[in-house]
Amino acid sequence: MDFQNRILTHFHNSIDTKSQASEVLPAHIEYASRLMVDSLLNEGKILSCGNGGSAGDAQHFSSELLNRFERERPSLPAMALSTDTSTLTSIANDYSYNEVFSKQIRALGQPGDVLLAVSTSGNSANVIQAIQAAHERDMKVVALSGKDGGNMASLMTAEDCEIRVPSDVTARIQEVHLLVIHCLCDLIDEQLFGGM
Ligand SMILES: O=C(CO)[C@@H](O)[C@H](O)[C@H](O)[C@H](O)COP(=O)(O)O
Ligand SMILES: [Zn+2]
Repeated sequence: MDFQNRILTHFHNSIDTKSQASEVLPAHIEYASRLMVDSLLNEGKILSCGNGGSAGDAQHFSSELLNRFERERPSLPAMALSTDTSTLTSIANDYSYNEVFSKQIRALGQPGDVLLAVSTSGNSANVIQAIQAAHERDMKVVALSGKDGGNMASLMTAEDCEIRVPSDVTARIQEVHLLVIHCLCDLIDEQLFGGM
């Protein structure tokens, strides 16, 4: 296969995955946006976490809330837990990499806050522990996952929201996660600030 055919295959697979996701995810995305808006209207904030590309996604989301998405509006309270290298390295060094997010949530999470937990496999141990810590703090959880949902799926409560991309390929799942994040930003802005 020449390189351009290979590239075309990636594009077509990404388009197919997005098309399949569009059949099953909209109601879940709407519910997740309502959880987040409810939190923001009640003095809550949104914490986010993930590993690798999903750390980037967690940061992408928080920057769009803290700064802006597509319209002028006030800053919204959000924080990615994957950014502070002193905190991350000291927790990993002194305790365990599995606790890098949960320890931050135990310090920063307040009842009514929301955790955006991003994992394509649903099996990253530090994201699992983050969800457990969020529940201990009476926070709700929006999980972005894929594949079979992994161990994260069994941790979801009736009030949480699992957005599981119907794919087994990490890259394709991440591409849909970014689209979901932009949908969430748009729906949050629309519910809070209306009319665009
Ligand atoms: O971006 C990619 C692969 O596309 C990688 O950096 C990927 O995010 C890392 O391997 C993560 O550690 C995978 O974790 P997870 O999605 O299973 O929670
Ligand atoms: Zn990636």
